[in-house]
Amino acid sequence: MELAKLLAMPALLALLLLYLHFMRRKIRNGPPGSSGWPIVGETFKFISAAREGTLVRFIQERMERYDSRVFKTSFLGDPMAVFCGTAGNKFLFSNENKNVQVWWPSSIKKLLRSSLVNKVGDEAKMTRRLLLTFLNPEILRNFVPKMDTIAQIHINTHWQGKEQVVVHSTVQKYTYALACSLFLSIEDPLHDSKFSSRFHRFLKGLVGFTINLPGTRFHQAMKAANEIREEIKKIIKQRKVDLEEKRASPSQDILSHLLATPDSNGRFLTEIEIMDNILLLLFAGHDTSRSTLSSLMRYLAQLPHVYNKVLAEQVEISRAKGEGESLQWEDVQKMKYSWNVASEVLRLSPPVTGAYREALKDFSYADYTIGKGWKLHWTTCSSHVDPRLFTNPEAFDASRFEGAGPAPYSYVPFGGGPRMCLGLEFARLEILVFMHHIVKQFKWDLVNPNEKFKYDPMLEPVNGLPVLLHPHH
Ligand code: HEM
Repeated sequence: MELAKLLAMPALLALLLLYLHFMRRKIRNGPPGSSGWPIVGETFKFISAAREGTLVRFIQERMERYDSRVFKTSFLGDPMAVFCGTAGNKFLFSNENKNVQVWWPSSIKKLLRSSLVNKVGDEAKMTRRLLLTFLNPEILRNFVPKMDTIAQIHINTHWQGKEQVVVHSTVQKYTYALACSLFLSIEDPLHDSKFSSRFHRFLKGLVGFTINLPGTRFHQAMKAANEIREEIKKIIKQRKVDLEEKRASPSQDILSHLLATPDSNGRFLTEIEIMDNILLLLFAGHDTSRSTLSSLMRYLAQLPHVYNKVLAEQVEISRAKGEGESLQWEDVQKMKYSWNVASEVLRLSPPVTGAYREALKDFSYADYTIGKGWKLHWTTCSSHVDPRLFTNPEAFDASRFEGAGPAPYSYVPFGGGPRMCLGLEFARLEILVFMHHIVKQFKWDLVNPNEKFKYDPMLEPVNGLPVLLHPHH
């Protein structure tokens, strides 16, 4: 009897899910597309396209087959409209809190709990303002000398004297050390080796089904998130004492800032909110730039004329400085060509495939009706490789960013509108400071010149991108 019940349960569950799938409110005149299989929709096709490095094709095929402005799919159990091109980006970025609001798949919701990404409306505005009082250029400019020191220590420790380096795992040590230092004042190099495996497990379970059973990616990620939060909790406890006893300053890092500053309503974030936001910042603040630096190292190895121009710019900046003098914000402002190169890397190899919104009501878009509750997706690739927006889009051409730069809403590696990435300035500074030191000390060759990159869920080289180093003499 017990066995019969056990066998019947999955079948009943499947029937219930099928029923729910077909009873979903049908929208007349919705965008064309395919909902794929019941329940799972096109999730597996989407995830495997991302992991095989064919996501651009997945999106472009559907834009051609259905409609290049918007098409329907179904992802992680929800009907979803994918908004394409500049018009799609503009619509989603400028309709926050009107027709749409930010939304993330439930794996992200569960892992990042009460952090900013799961807040909407006024609560989100207040949390963003609070974080931006630390992450804005006026404050971050003071941290450039610190970033400079961290970059030099990193290169001396992990690159100097080596013939070969695996870029993706090595640059993580830099981006993570920087995030730990600026967000938590942790300077201990032993700390990051303990944390990197936890962040790896966390990242791998971030986008996918939320089946919390031992062995699943999501289960591993939940465990890792809890372990990281426990560590952050200990740091918060100690910091409270240090602030009380004036051993720590309220502006020394983002943790002190969050503990000491109320939002515009006079409310302080709770300890749980601080833990969740620090987890978000540590993850968003180091894995994205790590991906960018890995792609950058690949392009600089493949394109010697670009490498030479970056090197010339960086040497010129060094020449104007005294021996051993740290980089300052003003120096970073002079790295115009290097930033155009990094921007072109972010166009061709954006670390993030896009982000999500949810329809707050029924509305019309491009002659179709989008139903309330539908999930909406914008993607970096639908505009970044459009030949009408970027001539010869496959070619690496940093000059696209000279003058007025790309057309509005066509270049979106950081998203746009009121939910645009909060870390753009942080990322710009850390990428440029790293570029300054790495090109000045080395040239390098790719061990596997044809190594592929895949999204899992962020863009990464499939074999970690080993390079052969040639130090300048
Ligand atoms: C190259 C590096 C980076 C890229 C490409 C990137 C990209 C993105 C994208 C695409 C979004 C979603 C925007 C949207 O929903 O429209 C986002 C959100 C976010 N990013 Fe970044 N990011 C980068 C670096 C950083 C850094 C360094 C930090 C922290 C210091 C950071 C913190 C955040 C936060 C907190 C959000 C959520 C904003 C919100 O929900 O309102 N990011 N980022």
